[in-house]
Amino acid sequence: MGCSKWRAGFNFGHLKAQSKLSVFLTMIIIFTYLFYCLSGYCESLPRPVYDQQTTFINKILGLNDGLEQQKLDPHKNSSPGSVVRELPGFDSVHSLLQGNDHELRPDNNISIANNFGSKTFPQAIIIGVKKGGTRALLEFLRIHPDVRAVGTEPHFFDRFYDNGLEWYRNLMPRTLESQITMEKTPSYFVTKEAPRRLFALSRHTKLIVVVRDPVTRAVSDYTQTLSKQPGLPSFQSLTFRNSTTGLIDTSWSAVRIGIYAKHLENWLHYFPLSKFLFVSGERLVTDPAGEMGRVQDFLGLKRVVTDKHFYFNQTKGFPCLKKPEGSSRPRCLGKSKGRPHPQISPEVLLRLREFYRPFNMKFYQMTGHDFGWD
Ligand SMILES: Nc1ncnc2c1ncn2[C@@H]1O[C@H](COP(=O)(O)OS(=O)(=O)O)[C@@H](OP(=O)(O)O)[C@H]1O
Repeated sequence: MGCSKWRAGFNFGHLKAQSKLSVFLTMIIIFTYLFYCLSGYCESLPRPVYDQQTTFINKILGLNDGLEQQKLDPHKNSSPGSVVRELPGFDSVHSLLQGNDHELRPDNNISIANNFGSKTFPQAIIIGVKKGGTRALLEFLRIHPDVRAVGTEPHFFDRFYDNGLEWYRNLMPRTLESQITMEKTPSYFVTKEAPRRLFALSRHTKLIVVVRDPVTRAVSDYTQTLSKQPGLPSFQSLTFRNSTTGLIDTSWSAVRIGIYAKHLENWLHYFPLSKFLFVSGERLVTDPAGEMGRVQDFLGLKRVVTDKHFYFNQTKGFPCLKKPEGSSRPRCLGKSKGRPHPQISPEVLLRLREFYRPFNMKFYQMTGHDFGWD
């Protein structure tokens, strides 16, 4: 009897310990779940792979702005860059740091803390032109607290249209009501289907075109291709269809892109001129604050980005961003922006200038703005 009493007491104690343990374990599970939710892992919408990847890398490195700084100036090899090298997915992050921004890559504009707001289609897009200064404009705009932009070129309205609208929207950073979403893909301006496709999505999108003297633009375009294909034929041989007659080869994209009037005509079938802002690529270099003032007005933003933000970097030969608060270094664009051009014979440049003149005049007339290229 005494023995069974003792056994019952023992079983009861055992049961009590078991239930305490299970309460304890349940609490651990609940706290872990809550912790993960608060860290943003419980979002119902799956985030794009590059977003998760960047978040992961940034979390490990404790980076956010640091990565941005490196992307803007890949010459500066600070130590976090060498840590990135050892992480999975380094290749894609590294190519972003090289300043070559033509493909879809991780977007370092997406803050790790930003689980607020929602992903919306862009209200404004920098649609062109290639080598016009589109990266500089986007990076300058990204300083504005009311602008959030995809750092990479989504190429939705030209290459990836079949991926569907949800794919496109998911690439966007989250924005609050007061903020605008932006992206830049310079090839949209010369893509025949782009205006029709964008119009089908929204006729209210504001369109920014950074234009640059088409002759310098063509040389800049050629320089970029040459940097990837060192065996490329000379600029001169690609420019002329027939060198004796001096007939220009308009099928060469470096030449064709500069016929701005023709591309604009295509866009004007869908969007009125009031939806466009034409930014001078030249003035973006000589007077970035002035050009940024026009852009901010056009976007309905407070003029936050001013001359206080810029300084002229003598070594680079271009304006750079002054160091942001809390950061140790000023920011210049990467080495693929503002690189030296090869010497081209003055006769070839003159012939090209003559070729573009009537198209430029037409473009000035259409936009009501003389860009002074002639
Ligand atoms: N602040 C600043 N820093 C560096 N570079 C600047 C800047 N502002 C404008 N630019 C000019 O931008 C040219 C590259 O244009 P994009 O960014 O539109 O090129 S791309 O189409 O995205 O490849 C690039 O062309 P290149 O000089 O031929 O390299 C620059 O002239």
